[in-house]
Amino acid sequence: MDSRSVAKHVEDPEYVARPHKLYTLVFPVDTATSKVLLGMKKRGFGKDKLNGFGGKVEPHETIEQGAVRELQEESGLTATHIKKIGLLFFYFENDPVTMEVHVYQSDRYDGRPMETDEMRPEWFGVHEMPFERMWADDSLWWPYALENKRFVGRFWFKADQVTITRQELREVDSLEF
Ligand SMILES: Nc1[nH]c(=O)nc2c1ncn2[C@H]1C[C@H](O)[C@@H](COP(=O)(O)OP(=O)(O)OP(=O)(O)O)O1
Repeated sequence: MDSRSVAKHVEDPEYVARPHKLYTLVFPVDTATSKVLLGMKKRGFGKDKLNGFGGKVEPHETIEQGAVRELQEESGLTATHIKKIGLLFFYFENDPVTMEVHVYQSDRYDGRPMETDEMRPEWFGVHEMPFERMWADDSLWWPYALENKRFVGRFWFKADQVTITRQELREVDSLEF
């Protein structure tokens, strides 16, 4: 198990025993206009879906460093402040590896969004999220983000990457373990 994983604090033993891959997901927010920056994923996992910016955490970095790096690589924004808002575990049918996704918001960043090889960025009102073009779990936990609540979610997906067959979602006091 990756020592940076927090699975043992939140999952049941059956799932803790599985291999976990660490990912980040960052949502830049413009507090003045109440907009959030999403990117249309142009390739790879989740292609054609709108999402925050993120990816795999590299072996040499902390999860937070990975979050800042991926945001920079995929959107052109350099975060000067990020805060963790959630923790998501995804289990895909026929895949033995759990995706452990650390979710952040950033309301302070330098630079302007730019299209990259991986993402086409676009601003959306925080109350007008295009959930029909996002991952199916996003509409379930986004309300927590809006209310400034921390959350932990676990979602079991069919291989079609669309259908959720089981879910757990709850508010937590803290994401520091
Ligand atoms: N169900 C889901 N809901 C969600 O909101 N985000 C999800 C998700 N499943 C995965 N993600 C996010 C986590 C992460 O930010 C991203 C997947 O990471 P990557 O973009 O790194 O994947 P790739 O396979 O494209 O990797 P690279 O080839 O290294 O770019 O998708």
